[in-house]
Amino acid sequence: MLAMVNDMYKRLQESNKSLQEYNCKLQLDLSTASENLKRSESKKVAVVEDLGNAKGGYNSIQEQFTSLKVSHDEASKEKEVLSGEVACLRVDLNQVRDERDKHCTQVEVLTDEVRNLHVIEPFVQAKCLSQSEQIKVLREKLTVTERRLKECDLSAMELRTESEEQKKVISHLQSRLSEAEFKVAEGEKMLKKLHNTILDLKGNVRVFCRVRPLFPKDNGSGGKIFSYHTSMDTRGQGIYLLQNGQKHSFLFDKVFTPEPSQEDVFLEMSQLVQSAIDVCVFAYGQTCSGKTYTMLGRPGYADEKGLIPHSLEQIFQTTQSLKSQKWNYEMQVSMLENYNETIHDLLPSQSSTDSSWTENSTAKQYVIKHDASGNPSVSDLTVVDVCNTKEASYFLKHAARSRSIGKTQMNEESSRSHFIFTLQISGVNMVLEFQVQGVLNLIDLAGSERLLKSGSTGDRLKETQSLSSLSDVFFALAKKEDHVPFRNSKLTYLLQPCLGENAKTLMFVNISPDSSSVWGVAMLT
Ligand SMILES: Nc1ncnc2c1ncn2[C@@H]1O[C@H](COP(=O)(O)OP(=O)(O)OP(=O)(O)O)[C@@H](O)[C@H]1O
Repeated sequence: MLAMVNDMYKRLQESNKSLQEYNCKLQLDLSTASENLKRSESKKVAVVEDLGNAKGGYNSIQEQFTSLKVSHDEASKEKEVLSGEVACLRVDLNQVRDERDKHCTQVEVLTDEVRNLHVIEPFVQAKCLSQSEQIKVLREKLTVTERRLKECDLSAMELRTESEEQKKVISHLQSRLSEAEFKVAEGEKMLKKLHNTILDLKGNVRVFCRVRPLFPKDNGSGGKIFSYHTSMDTRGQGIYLLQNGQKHSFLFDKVFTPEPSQEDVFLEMSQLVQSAIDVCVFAYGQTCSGKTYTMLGRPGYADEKGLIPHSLEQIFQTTQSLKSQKWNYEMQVSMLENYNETIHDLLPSQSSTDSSWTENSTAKQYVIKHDASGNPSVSDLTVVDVCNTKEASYFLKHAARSRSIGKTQMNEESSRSHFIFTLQISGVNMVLEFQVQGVLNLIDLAGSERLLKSGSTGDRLKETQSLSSLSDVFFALAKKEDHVPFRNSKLTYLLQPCLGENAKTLMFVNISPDSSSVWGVAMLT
């Protein structure tokens, strides 16, 4: 458009120039014409007309020139505006170029990325494939799990219902169980009462006779020194002693021939152990008649256990089984030896772990005391808590060892001392709010041959004192005398509550079948 305007402008200048040239020519022509006017008046009118026409043409050209000048101004203005727009467009163009550059850079980066993506595409595809398969598997699992969950929900609901029903049944059963437990406990009490009543009917003091087997080493002159009762009334309860051609009859609550086992013998006294009252079991007899065998058994032979280990086993088994009926028992054991009216502790004292018979005997003076209720205790005597047969057996072995050390050190003949094993039992039933207490004394007495030596003095007198005091106590009790001489020996003083009316006493009279022992058996008369 600018070119067009320029072109027009040029053409206008050229027109102006040609007009000026034309005007000069006309002037020439005019002078020629004036000259000619003179020459030709006729041609004057035509020239004037031509001049008028030329003037009209000049005016129209002037008008055209003015309008062209206006157009030129407008075009200039328009050019300025357009120049401004062009400058703006240039700025815009630069911005567009910058952006294009930026985009180009981004495109390059993206191209690189796309190239990289192309490289990893197979791996990604493989991964995607495996993940799709995993997803498929997981979906299948999910479906299975959901199905199972639904089933579980259903069975859980069923179980909940069932468990609620069972809870009701259990609570019903529990109330019935506690009723039953109460009845059982009541029954137990009743049973114990009945049991004690039976024992009462059997008598407070019972005497069993036990004859030991004849051993090859027995050196009597031979011959039978006794025979057993055979009549219906007294069979199993009586023996005849044959002495100097005479036949003396003795009746006991029970006679054990050499055949019955240790177990059989224990069964006969097991009821006493069960009764949980104060009980005294003595083994009486001359030396080598089987007292220790009856009480302790043969060491190391499990099937020849004596009354003490058997009793412990039974007591611990019973207390264990009674736990289900809410009975809780505590046991304490003490063991002592009474030699010449002197007490020796056979258990390790609290301060020493390996005490022996002599240590205790020299260090301590054991005094028997009775509390307000008449329960005896020996000052300084070791009393240990035992929870099971194993613990009790351990202390029993310790006592046996202490006793044998004592015998060696005192150069003691066998059977000169009494061995007293004491088990204190206390039981509580929290449900019945009931408690029981009992003391089980198992005593291996000194040999009864000492009793024969009448008129003894000093130590010998002491040796016989406790055994004769024991027989005095039995006589007084049997005759129901007002005064029972418990205080005459340490043995009877210590065992006083267990020899009284509310206690049970069982005496094993051990007999040796050896004919040389006939004098000892004769003492029974
Ligand atoms: N019923 C029996 N069966 C088998 N052996 C027995 C029986 N009674 C005792 N004996 C054995 O006889 C021997 C003597 O028994 P035991 O030591 O018990 O007699 P004791 O009366 O205690 O003697 P002491 O008073 O001298 O200690 C022991 O070897 C023992 O094992």
